[in-house]
Amino acid sequence: MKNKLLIIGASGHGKVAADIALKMNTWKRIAFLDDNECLISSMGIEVVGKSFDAFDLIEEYDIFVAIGDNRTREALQETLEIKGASIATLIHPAAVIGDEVEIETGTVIMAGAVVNCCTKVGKGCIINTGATIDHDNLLEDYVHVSPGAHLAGLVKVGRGSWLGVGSTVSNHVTITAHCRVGAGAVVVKDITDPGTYIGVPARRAKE
Ligand SMILES: CC(=O)SCCNC(=O)CCNC(=O)[C@H](O)C(C)(C)COP(=O)(O)OP(=O)(O)OC[C@H]1O[C@@H](n2cnc3c(N)ncnc32)[C@H](O)[C@@H]1OP(=O)(O)O
Repeated sequence: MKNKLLIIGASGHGKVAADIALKMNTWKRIAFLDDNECLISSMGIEVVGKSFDAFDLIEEYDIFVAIGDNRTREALQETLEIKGASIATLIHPAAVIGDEVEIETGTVIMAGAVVNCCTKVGKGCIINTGATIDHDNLLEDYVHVSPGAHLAGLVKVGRGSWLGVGSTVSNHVTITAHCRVGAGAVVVKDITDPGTYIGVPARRAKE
């Protein structure tokens, strides 16, 4: 762990990540990288370069990839890991984390989120504002649980899947990798094929 933090992505998601990092009071300096050349600072935090400059700053900074798109975040975090980067994990002080919860590197747990006991959250996940993940869940790497989504007990979510704002997943349900669950959808049965699922109960959307 280093005493400086580099956040890749200075837009909405990056700003929330920075806000959490500031509240954690762990790093002496926080800086952003962003590919928008016009951006020189965000939330009073300096943008010191573009995302690929991260590879030159690996020795100096812990790094957090604040990119909302699951595949893009995965590609960048995986490459940074191969190059030996120290990847930060961000947990808001007002998140509630149960006993025997495992949270892997590069994940952010936002304000008001609850991760209940015996749940495992993989690498590079986003547990967004006010989401709840109940007991004995398994979230594979690079999952995004959007604001106000609720996962009951014993839910499994496969790599890179995205659960939309306010969606709900019933207990004991498994959602396979690379799915999109729409805003407000209610998933009551296993989803075994990658794709987009919407509605109550959730059904595969026409593509
Ligand atoms: C802090 C943050 O902001 S985190 C980000 C949080 N954001 C979210 O959670 C957004 C979740 N995204 C959604 O729900 C999206 O609508 C998706 C992923 C389900 C689908 O997106 P797209 O593929 O772009 O679909 P598109 O918007 O073209 O809609 C296709 C059809 O599905 C319908 N539809 C889209 N989303 C939903 C939904 N959540 N529930 C019901 N119907 C929906 C549309 O009305 C449209 O119907 P129509 O063809 O009869 O007009």
